[in-house]
Amino acid sequence: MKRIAVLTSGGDAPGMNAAIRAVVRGGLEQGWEVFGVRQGYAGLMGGDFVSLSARDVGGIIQQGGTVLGSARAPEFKTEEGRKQALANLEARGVEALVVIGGGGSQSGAYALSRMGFPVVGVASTIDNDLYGSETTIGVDTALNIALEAIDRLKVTASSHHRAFLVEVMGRDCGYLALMAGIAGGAEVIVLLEVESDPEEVIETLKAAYRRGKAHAIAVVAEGATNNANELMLYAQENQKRIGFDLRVTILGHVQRGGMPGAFDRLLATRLGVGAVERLAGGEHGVLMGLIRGEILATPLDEAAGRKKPLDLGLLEMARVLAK
Ligand SMILES: Nc1ncnc2c1ncn2[C@@H]1O[C@H](COP(=O)(O)OP(=O)(O)O)[C@@H](O)[C@H]1O
Ligand SMILES: O=P(O)(O)OC[C@H]1O[C@](O)(COP(=O)(O)O)[C@@H](O)[C@@H]1O
Ligand SMILES: [Mg+2]
Repeated sequence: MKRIAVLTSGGDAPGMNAAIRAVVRGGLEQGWEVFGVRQGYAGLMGGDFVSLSARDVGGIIQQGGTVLGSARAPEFKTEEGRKQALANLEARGVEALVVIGGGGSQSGAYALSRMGFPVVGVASTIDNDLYGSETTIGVDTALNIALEAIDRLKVTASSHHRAFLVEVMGRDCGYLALMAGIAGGAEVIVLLEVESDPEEVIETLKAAYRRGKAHAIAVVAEGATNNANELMLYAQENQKRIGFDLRVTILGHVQRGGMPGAFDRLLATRLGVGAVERLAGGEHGVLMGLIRGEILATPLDEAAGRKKPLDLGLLEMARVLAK
């Protein structure tokens, strides 16, 4: 009987549990034994494995986070760390590994596969920065959480004639900020992919006040050169009068901790099953992702370390609509 292992790595993303469940039950269907590895690559190096049954992954499809735990494990970037991981896999007779995670995790998966171990990646990060999948597990849920926050902020902003600088997660990718800004009807969107001028941000908010708006929202990507706190500081230090009173809200990890919505549960389930199918067909060294509605595999040597570009045409569209 073949043995495989599955782990979740990097920042947790809503839907990871649905992917774990799909890998476990899909693997059992093949007649394999499936191990879960706790705390990502840290558990892989530390030998923290647990055999999973169909019942063990019952009742988790609707849960946010990851029941296996996740970690950032810098030692896995070293050859010694990965050799330790390989030794642990071999000691348990594990023949293949499924890595559910984002860009860094898939670089780790690629590094392991180059050492000769069969690995299949599953695209999972709220940041949506991963090449090889048009969207990744967790993005839709995180985006909806950001939107709910923006909608609520608009209510209180309108009551007080305030402008809000809302900082949205995404590390060095502005995808969530861009989409939250468009769907939330923001007056300003500040990304890291486009150089921003604090003066211009303030002027745009001021212009919204002059047009008679009851509130204004600037959605700011966490990785932007001028993040929300810096923009606030600029406005205060330069004694900028916007008309609106200015406030800052940083959404942070709140965005990551939601219950996965239907889209993420379905995507994660399809990607997890897809990973098992590829392994069953003898394929590995690939990343499972969503491409034009289909679950497809991209070689890890193409996907790992490569950032997906942002459609900046959408930023111009948002600017035109912010009247
Ligand atoms: N170049 C790399 N080589 C090997 N392992 C890596 C590499 N980059 C990242 N990793 C591993 O993947 C983990 C998760 O990466 P990180 O970038 O933090 O999150 P994500 O996978 O969600 O983007 C890291 O803590 C490390 O263990
Ligand atoms: O949870 P941490 O370690 O504070 O890291 C925060 C980072 O994790 C994320 O939430 C998710 O990033 P990854 O998917 O790359 O792990 C980023 O948006 C954010 O910059
Ligand atoms: Mg990442």
